[in-house]
Amino acid sequence: MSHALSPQLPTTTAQKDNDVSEQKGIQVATPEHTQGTAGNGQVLVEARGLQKSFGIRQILKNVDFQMNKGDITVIIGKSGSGKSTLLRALAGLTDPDEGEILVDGRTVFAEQKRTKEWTKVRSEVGMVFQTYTLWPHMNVLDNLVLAPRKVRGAAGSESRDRAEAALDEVGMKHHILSRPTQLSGGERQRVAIARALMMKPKLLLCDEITSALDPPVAAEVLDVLRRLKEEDGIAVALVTHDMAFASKAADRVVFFHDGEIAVNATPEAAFDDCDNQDLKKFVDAVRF
Ligand SMILES: Nc1ncnc2c1ncn2[C@@H]1O[C@H](COP(=O)(O)OP(=O)(O)OP(=O)(O)O)[C@@H](O)[C@H]1O
Repeated sequence: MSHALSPQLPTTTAQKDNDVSEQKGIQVATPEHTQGTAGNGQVLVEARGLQKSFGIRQILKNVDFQMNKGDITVIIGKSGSGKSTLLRALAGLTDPDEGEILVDGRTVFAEQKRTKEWTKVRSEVGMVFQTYTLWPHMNVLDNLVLAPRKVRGAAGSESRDRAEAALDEVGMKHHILSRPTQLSGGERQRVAIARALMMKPKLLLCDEITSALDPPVAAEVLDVLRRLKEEDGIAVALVTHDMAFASKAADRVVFFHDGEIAVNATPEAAFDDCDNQDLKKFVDAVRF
């Protein structure tokens, strides 16, 4: 898939942006576009009216977000715009101040707290970070089985079988006894993805996981994510600053601007055919 990444479109008002976007099939994120759709077999994650402040700074102002089952949703936006904060809220690592989060139609956050449903759903949500967060003194197998055995009390043989299966999914089974220090960046990232697969997630949240990788290695990681989506139906939310990677990876592109989601569209609509002036300026600024 290739996109021009250089839309040359005239300035329009915000209202006109919305009208034209709707004609072009671009979903501008408004409550009307996000409500009442969870649980219909399509939407996996739905967030409504998320707000989050750190001190006096409001980072998430009124975020309405949704992503579909089996989609790779790429989240873009200026540095500091709140992309990671959104992922962390979805992963249960940060609690919003206001708003609701639903996963697979189940309310996991509401009225300023995690619900009972979250305890059932949390294992379906995996997160992978740019820095891999693997223990350097442990081999790959021990890194993978650590949480299932120590935190969840999984049996040794069961967690080893699961680790082998997860490593197989990312093409890293032959490195099961290697230490992270013996692996390349791309291999470490694949191990980090395998670790997230240990709990058989439906949703994988990936925060700048290819930022430290060169384009061919980033492409290998993307192949892994595509396979997971196609073979296992896993939905992936991917934060990245790399627009070329974003346009290759995305089924949907979500653009964060000023604490809100300004655009939620197909990559074609977002990159080649979008009238949203903030997105256009952002893409032009990061294009090289
Ligand atoms: N735990 C925290 N305490 C205080 N401020 C925080 C905390 N987490 C995030 N922030 C601030 O919130 C803002 C948004 O951070 P966030 O990491 O979500 O942005 P981002 O869009 O992912 O940025 P980048 O692309 O640079 O990673 C930043 O200014 C950051 O310093």
